Amino acid sequence: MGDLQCAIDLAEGAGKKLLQLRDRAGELGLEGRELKDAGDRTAQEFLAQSLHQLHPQDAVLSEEAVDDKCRLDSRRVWIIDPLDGTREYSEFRDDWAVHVALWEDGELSAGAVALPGLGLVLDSAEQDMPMTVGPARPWRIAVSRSRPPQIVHQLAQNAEVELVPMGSAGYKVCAVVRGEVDAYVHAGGQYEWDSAAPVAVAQGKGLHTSRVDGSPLEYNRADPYLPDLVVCHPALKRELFEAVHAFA
Ligand SMILES: Nc1ncnc2c1ncn2[C@@H]1O[C@H](COP(=O)(O)O)[C@@H](OP(=O)(O)O)[C@H]1O
Ligand SMILES: [Mg+2]
Repeated sequence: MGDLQCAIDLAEGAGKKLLQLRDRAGELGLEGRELKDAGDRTAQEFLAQSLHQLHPQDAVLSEEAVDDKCRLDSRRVWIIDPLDGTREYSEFRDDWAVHVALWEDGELSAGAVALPGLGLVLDSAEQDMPMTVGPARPWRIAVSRSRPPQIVHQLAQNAEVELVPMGSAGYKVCAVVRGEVDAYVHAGGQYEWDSAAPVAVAQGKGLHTSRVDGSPLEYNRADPYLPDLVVCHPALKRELFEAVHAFA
């Protein structure tokens, strides 16, 4: 099985397990924190076991496992977030995701984001987005429901922008890919597992992906803290960055 198909199958498989668990939450007496923890654990176990079976030589960086720094000497590292949008999962909403990405020799080489609440899996296979000109105003910008960064509030006050709050970094990046929103802007905190697979998917579709200062997003660094990102259609990039930096 190729790496991309592996990422797709694993993200989809973990998503199914998470849906099954949530369907049984009442009978198991799980809610709130317990449901979040059970979801994180269930998806982590499935992904860790599957990767160990399929790719025993590869390193793994996961939100839900101890960070084994051996990954820094590995040419291939799976960067996974077993349940992104844990809060929304526990609230029985649809905006949560499973992230599976492969980092290889300095680049994201494959990635899949499962959106089990929507019955979708998006992957990093190359495919051009149809839009060739920038979107009409107001721009629709996806932002965190629970921790929207200051810069997007400033943007919304000063430019023609509609903020669209959603949970999960993966869900928000996929909302750009799916054309539901025009951009996703985040700052103030995140880790490599929150964005690796979504960014691989966005890059495959030809979208712009970068840090808020315009520099490239880099993965498998010693410190996996990667606090900000912008994902948008390339036609929006220049104007969006001008607006963000005018108020940053
Ligand atoms: N300021 C911050 N610091 C650390 N992590 C953050 C953060 N803001 C968002 N995140 C993480 O990014 C993911 C998407 O967040 P949000 O839904 O608010 O957009 C969540 O991942 P998890 O659900 O995997 O923990 C959340 O923990
Ligand atoms: Mg996450």
